[in-house]
Amino acid sequence: MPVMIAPTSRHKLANPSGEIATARAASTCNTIMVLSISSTCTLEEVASCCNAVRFFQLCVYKRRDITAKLVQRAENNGYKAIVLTGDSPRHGGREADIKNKIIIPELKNVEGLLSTKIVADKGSNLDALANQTRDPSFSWEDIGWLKSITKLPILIKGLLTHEDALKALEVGAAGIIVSNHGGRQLDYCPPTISVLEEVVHAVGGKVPVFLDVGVRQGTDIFKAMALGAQAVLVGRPVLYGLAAKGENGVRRVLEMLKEELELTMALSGCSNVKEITRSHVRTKHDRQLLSLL
Ligand SMILES: Cc1cc2nc3c(=O)[nH]c(=O)nc-3n(C[C@H](O)[C@H](O)[C@H](O)COP(=O)(O)O)c2cc1C
Ligand SMILES: CCCCCCC(=O)C(=O)O
Repeated sequence: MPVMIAPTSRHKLANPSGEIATARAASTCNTIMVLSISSTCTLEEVASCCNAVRFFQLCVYKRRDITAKLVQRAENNGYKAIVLTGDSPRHGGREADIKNKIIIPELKNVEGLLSTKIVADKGSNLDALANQTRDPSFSWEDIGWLKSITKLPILIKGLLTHEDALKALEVGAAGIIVSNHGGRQLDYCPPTISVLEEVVHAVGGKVPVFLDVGVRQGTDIFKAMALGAQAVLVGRPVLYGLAAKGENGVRRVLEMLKEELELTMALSGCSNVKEITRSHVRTKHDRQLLSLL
């Protein structure tokens, strides 16, 4: 259940001397909820109690009819985009899940559609369920099928290279989410911030690029924006807020991120998110180039 934080450019945050002006944290960013297909409340329940802009995250099941039904339900319930997860043709090798005997959560969206009662002979039960239900053959060409069953824009989540970014453009993705799934799928994937710019350059402004994973402070949002992201997604911090203090904890996490972004902007001389530029950050690559001068 990531939350997407999309800084707006409508509000002046700091005067030219860097002093924080009157803008409130809440007005700095638009917050969008991305609901997982594996959520423990149905997408209808979430729609009925959440009037924020909502996107629906999709993994494609072997049962395409069930996948199509879920997409239809998302569309009927006011979800504004499909976030297609592209990095999970199989479930990652999660040894801790085996050791801790992870319990399969109640997957409310597929209740009555897919059986989730699985006992694995090896690996975790969650591994077995994911691998039995998901379609590992789903590929670029199949995005045409997805487009044929929905009018919603399709964002592709889980890309890390310029080659895949170009492919995503070719198949008509409406946006790209640079993500390594929080490091949960494959060890040694690069940190997303380190490949963001490669993707941004490949996309060349044709569709928005978003950064997922590792956003923990407002400075992380600022860095992502300086490197060309239009918004960031936040996963675990929201869950930590929820675990610590319920709904208020989630609210507080989001407020903190917004406040920290505003402060970073003010201290970097940016009175508006449009003023966050590439020159506000220096990467390892920049340093190498500078050392040649
Ligand atoms: C408990 C948990 C469940 C997740 N479930 C999904 C999921 O169902 N679909 C998906 O695409 N990503 C899922 N993710 C990955 C997140 O969407 C996201 O990519 C990642 O958590 C972002 O990194 P962060 O937690 O560092 O912000 C999950 C992550 C966590 C921690
Ligand atoms: C069959 C349910 C699988 C849920 C997997 C959720 C996920 O993507 C994760 O990273 O965990």
